[in-house]
Amino acid sequence: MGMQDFQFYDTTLRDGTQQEGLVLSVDDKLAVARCLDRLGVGFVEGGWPGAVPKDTEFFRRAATELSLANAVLVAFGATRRPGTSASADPQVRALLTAGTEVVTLVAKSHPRHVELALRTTLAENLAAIGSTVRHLVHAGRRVFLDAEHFFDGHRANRDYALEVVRTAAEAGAETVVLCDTNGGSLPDEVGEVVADTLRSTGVPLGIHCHDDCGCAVANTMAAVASGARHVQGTVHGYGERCGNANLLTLAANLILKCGVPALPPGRLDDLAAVGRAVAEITGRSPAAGAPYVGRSAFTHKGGLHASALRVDSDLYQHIDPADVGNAMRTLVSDMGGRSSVLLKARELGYDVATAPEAVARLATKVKELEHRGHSYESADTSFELLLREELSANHGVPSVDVLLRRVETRADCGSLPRSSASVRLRVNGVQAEGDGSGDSPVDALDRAVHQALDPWFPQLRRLRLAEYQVRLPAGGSGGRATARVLASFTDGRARLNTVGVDGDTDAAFFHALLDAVRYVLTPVGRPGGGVRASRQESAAAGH
Ligand SMILES: CC(=O)SCCNC(=O)CCNC(=O)[C@H](O)C(C)(C)COP(=O)(O)OP(=O)(O)OC[C@H]1O[C@@H](n2cnc3c(N)ncnc32)[C@H](O)[C@@H]1OP(=O)(O)O
Ligand SMILES: CC(=O)C(=O)O
Repeated sequence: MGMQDFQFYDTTLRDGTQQEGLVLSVDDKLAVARCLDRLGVGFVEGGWPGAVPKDTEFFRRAATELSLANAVLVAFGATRRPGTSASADPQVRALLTAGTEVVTLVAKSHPRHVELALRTTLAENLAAIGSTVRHLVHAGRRVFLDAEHFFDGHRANRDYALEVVRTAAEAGAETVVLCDTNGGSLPDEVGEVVADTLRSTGVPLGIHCHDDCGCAVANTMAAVASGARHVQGTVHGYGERCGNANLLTLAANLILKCGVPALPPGRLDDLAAVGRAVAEITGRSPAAGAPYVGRSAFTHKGGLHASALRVDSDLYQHIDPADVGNAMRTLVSDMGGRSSVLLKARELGYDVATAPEAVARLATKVKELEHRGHSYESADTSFELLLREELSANHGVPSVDVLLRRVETRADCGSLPRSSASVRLRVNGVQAEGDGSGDSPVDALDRAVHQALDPWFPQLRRLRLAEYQVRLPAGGSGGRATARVLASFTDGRARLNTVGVDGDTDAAFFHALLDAVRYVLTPVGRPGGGVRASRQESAAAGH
């Protein structure tokens, strides 16, 4: 099958924005359209001009501001209202004013919907479909017809559903897109209905699925297997209710698993980056476990997985992550063993092949610490300190003795609480004291540590707390109450992710902070144990 035989169609800017909480400005929509074009998507549905003022403006601005190399812009709208003519219907006129090469019309294909929602007769619905399509084609537009509720309609009244498809095609619609509007169908049924419709009408068919049964992608794949040659979806599966078929998943499935040219050659390795770019614009991150593009899509935690991956990455991965612009990661945790430690060390830039005893000791130590409430899978920096300590007695990680840590929070009547902290620390033989105050104990401790240490260790001035999370695991070994703080710092070049565990949040944060301090003070380029040359480069790659 060639590119010309297949239509890959995005409706993020229309159906995607029907998702609860997803609101895009016109500038956002223009930016998403550019991302989709960069990926090589064939058709980009921009919205419903004439119904949504923002979409009317989108098409007006797109005409001068959007220069698309691959994608054809599509305006979406409904068939003319019953009892009018297409030329007199203001919304149909707005579709022409949008000035796009392609128009997609939504039309009812289920008798119950025609009668109850459209409040007209079955014959008038067919007449509206025929006359609206003809009007647009006569005006020089390519027309796709979205047959709403098609699968439910086919079940309720097959003859009528098929008549809708024939009417649209006879009027000049290029493709009729069968919609599982309520998302209630399953793959077997979708496959059968698409095959039946194709056999009975001979009309080029498309597919548009919603995810209410969690089957939108599977239903779309079933439709393609039955002969659909036009596929609609949205980035990250954004869309009404439970969302639409995920366009990114579909692109990878179609190209890598079915040999269907959904995108031009060489574009698929931009998939993850485009997914991230669109998520930046929408402000809605995909799930970590999103297929192909999620942060965890090629991330391995189980020790036995890591052990096999050391031999051959195919053993626990269905594709090479690079094919979709993603990367393999390993997590260290109490569910890992020596292989997890070894792979993570390699990921951080350390060659530990010659230190099997250190690797084994560290695997055991991680299990023990995690049993006491630590968690290293999101704390690479703390893990790296453990690794360096195990690799060599002369590891260069500075010792930090805490001689005093005091925090107080006061909430005077009518004013916001203020915290103050005092610390006394001995770092590599230097004893230093500092005080700090802030909106929270964490803020106050952070300031106190900087006041104490920055004059002695100027490199610490770059260290900034970016964010932190508090977890209260059920209790460490011995049933003692435990707080775990995962903290993320920046040293101006890379993220430093650390973990601290103690009986209360302030103390746990303090440990996480001191790990970041020790890391920054650790000299780069350690001799012995195969320690890497550039700590910063490797930390940057890991985040
Ligand atoms: C399956 C889908 O996702 S289709 C796309 C859904 N997206 C949207 O609805 C977003 C844009 N929608 C809108 O801005 C508005 O709903 C409008 C402008 C389309 C209509 O607004 P209003 O005229 O105020 O009416 P309302 O929103 O209550 O919708 C009811 C009207 O739409 C008509 N209607 C419902 N479905 C359709 C359809 N598929 N084709 C044409 N008209 C339809 C109803 O018959 C009713 O018309 P009537 O008032 O003349 O009887
Ligand atoms: C057209 C459309 O969005 C649907 O039927 O779901």
